[in-house]
Amino acid sequence: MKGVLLVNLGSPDSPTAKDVKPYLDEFLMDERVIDVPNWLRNILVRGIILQTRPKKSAEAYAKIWWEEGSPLIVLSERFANKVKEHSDIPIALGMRYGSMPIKGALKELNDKGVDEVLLVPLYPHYAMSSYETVVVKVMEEQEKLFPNMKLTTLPAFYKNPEYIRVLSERIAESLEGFDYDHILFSYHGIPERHIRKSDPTRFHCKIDGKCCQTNSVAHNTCYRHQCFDTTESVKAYLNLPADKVSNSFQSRLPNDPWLKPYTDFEFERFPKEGIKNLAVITPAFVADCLETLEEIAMEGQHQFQEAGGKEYKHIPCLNESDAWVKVMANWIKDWQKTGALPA
Ligand SMILES: C=CC1=C(C)c2cc3[nH]c(cc4nc(cc5[nH]c(cc1n2)c(C)c5CCC(=O)O)C(CCC(=O)O)=C4C)c(C)c3C=C
Ligand SMILES: [Fe+2]
Ligand SMILES: [Fe+2]
Repeated sequence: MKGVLLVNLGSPDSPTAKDVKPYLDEFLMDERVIDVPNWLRNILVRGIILQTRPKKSAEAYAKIWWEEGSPLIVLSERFANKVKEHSDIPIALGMRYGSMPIKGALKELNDKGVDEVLLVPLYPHYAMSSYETVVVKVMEEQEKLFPNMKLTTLPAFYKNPEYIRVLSERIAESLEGFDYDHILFSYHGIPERHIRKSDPTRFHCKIDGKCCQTNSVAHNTCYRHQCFDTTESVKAYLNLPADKVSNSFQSRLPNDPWLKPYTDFEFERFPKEGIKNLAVITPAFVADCLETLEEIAMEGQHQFQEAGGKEYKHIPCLNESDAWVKVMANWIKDWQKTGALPA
């Protein structure tokens, strides 16, 4: 029987340093997230980052935490439940890190008689620290626990026409009545090194003005290209003026060069360039989370207005919206009936 495994990133159990610490430990000790030799990762993560970050992160989580729990988890569960209502095959939800592990979700499917799984990493774009680590972890667990299960993975859907349609309509509906000067597409950042590491040609991705706009097989795994492509597709769908749209990258860790421009620097710059009314969309995330609700909706507004900006609007992620649920349910139905995956 066929079944579906939805996987998102995961959250700590509570917004306390005690619970944030083991979550960050699992997350940052992932070799696809902090991609340095094991001994160095140990020093960086356990010796340095985990000494101070859990307390700071817990304070940020506390600002956005809901009564039902972490917004990322709650929104992912609501999404999964709604997708289930539109499907007649088993659907399970797991998280890459934290206490809703992938092995539990695989077991749930196996117990229902599923032996053919469609894995859906809940990320529109390919990055080794998001999409790839989910695929590798699911493959490891499946081979170990259920070696006879067949696994198929949904490709990154950053330019899928149905995804672009619902994302664009979400933006259009949120912008109704908002007299914006500019729309910022803020994507989660990654270290520049990760772009080069994920380039199968080893020479295409130079992170310059042109590589991401020049056709290449490297784009199948180039996060930067895929982010830019999503923006261009939305721009075309909504016929947005080119000079009123730009990209940026948020949520970096210190020391390494990460993809630029940095979102927080843009918040400081925009008012000086005459941009007073700003809308921000965060398409790297399908569900609102710490990085959208705290960093963008709260801190971002504060930074922009401190720098002289006036009106500020954070556009919510697709979350459990009916339109997005229907798109996912249709992808699942197509795979269930014909084995076809969305283009
Ligand atoms: C959208 C995909 C994501 C990519 C790519 C990604 C890369 C990446 N992230 C970190 C470090 C942190 N990210 C944190 C939170 C976080 N990251 C994503 C998604 C991607 N990360 C989400 C959805 C969330 C929110 C989780 C939630 O519970 O709401 C955090 C934790 C919070 C904090 O302390 O800031 C860290 C740390 C790195 C290093 C990285 C690429 C190398
Ligand atoms: Fe992250
Ligand atoms: Fe590129």
